[in-house]
Amino acid sequence: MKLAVIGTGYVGLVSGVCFALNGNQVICVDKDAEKISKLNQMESPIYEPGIEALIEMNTQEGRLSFSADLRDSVRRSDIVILAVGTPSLPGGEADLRYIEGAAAEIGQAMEGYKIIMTKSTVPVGTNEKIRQIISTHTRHPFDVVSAPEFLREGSAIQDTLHPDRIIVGLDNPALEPLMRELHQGFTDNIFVTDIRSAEMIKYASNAFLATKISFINEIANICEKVGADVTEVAQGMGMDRRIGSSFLQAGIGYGGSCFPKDTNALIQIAGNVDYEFKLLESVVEVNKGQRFMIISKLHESLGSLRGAVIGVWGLAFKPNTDDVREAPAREIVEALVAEGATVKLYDPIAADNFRQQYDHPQLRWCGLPEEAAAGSDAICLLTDWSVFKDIDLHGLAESMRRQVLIDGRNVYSKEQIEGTGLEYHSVGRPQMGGLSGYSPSVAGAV
Ligand SMILES: NC(=O)C1=CN([C@@H]2O[C@H](COP(=O)(O)OP(=O)(O)OC[C@H]3O[C@@H](n4cnc5c(N)ncnc54)[C@H](O)[C@@H]3O)[C@@H](O)[C@H]2O)C=CC1
Ligand SMILES: O=C(O)[C@H]1O[C@H](OP(=O)(O)OP(=O)(O)OC[C@H]2O[C@@H](n3ccc(=O)[nH]c3=O)[C@H](O)[C@@H]2O)[C@H](O)[C@@H](O)[C@@H]1O
Repeated sequence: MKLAVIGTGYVGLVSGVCFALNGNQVICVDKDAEKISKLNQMESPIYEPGIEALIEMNTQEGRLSFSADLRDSVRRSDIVILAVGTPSLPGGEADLRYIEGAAAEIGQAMEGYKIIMTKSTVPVGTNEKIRQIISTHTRHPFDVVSAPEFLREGSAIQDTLHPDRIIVGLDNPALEPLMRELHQGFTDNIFVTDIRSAEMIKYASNAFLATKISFINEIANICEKVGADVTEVAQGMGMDRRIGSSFLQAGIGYGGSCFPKDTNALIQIAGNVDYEFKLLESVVEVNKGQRFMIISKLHESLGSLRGAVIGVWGLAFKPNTDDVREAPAREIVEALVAEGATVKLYDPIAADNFRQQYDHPQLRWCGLPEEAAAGSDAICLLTDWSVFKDIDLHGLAESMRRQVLIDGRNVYSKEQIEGTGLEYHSVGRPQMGGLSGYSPSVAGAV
């Protein structure tokens, strides 16, 4: 099939590459000419493990090309996939300006029948709006399909090639065989539904995953006070198939370009129909507070942070990405600066992106994790990059001014900490090496 994918962010580029890999003829389109020029030189504008090799292979084999010309790309395609951004407006609602702009351009470009398939995350009713916009610009027939995307950054290719399910929302049943054929080879688990339900499935899924994270973070906070270990609790809970073991990793809370945006948008979607989504409001609230647990733990160990030197390991919102959008690290670093600390920062990939968004004379940029630790009063681990797991913690303690390690992602085991001389705080686990986070007086009162 001939496809034009509009937008070369994570979703557009990864799905374009994977559809090409599946034997389709794909043009990835972006209005950002710099991105297209990079792509034409086989350079990816996003950091995603494995993407550049696939771009090169598919391009060389003639199935994939890149263009800044939406009109021409639409005309040469049967299916047009919308994968443009839907960022948050200040009030939390989804900003649909890119969707609306692209829909108008598609309508103007059409010279015959097209299927318009929306992969962007859009509020319920948006595909109907897309239909209206396109029909004001063309008399040619077209169909609209909602096919929300569920990939995760960092494992986007695997997620696309082997998804748990594919959701297809349509109102023309005649399209079902074609949609099954298009996704053939990814999975047979294709759930066909109406367009509004498909749009809601995407928001409900992200909101549910965010709820699991805030839930386990609250359990972690209670575990600390009663002397339980949240990693054991999560493992035990996850053995129940009704609960499932994923998304129960306690830490400093969720970030990224999607969970914060989509939870806020769903609260707004509910609000627009006079429904207060109290549960999701709490999920967001818990998440906002969870990152500051790092600062509280620093105060417990060091007292005032004025004049302190704090090493920060990890700035990306999660490992294997250079994305710092809504990364919890941002507010943590800002709080450290506001309290008068000097902050030594290290991230294997995301430091440049972070620095472009936030820099300050109290920040020191480091090329190695050991450099960020040397002379520090404490290290705060904020992203669970695998490089941190293998660090020699014995050598590290010796290089520090005070030996405090705050592990915001529960990366280290008791065995790794024992004998290092580090005072180790993690999230929702009994403290190891140094003071105990478990207070018998509180436990006794339970
Ligand atoms: N980032 C992720 O991991 C996931 C994102 N999503 C959703 O997918 C959508 C896209 O997200 P990202 O890929 O992160 O987007 P992004 O914001 O990184 O990239 C969107 C691209 O679309 C281009 N664009 C905008 N209007 C255009 C137009 N009229 N013509 C041509 N190009 C145009 C922009 O220049 C930009 O390069 C959002 O709705 C997001 O919520 C869904 C699942 C995963
Ligand atoms: O709509 C989207 O854009 C995507 O949002 C998330 O994907 P992503 O944001 O790439 O990353 P996740 O792996 O879900 O992690 C999100 C955040 O939650 C945090 N997290 C995740 C899991 C966990 O157990 N605990 C936890 O704190 C991560 O550190 C990260 O900050 C969803 O997992 C995807 O299915 C969805 O397509």
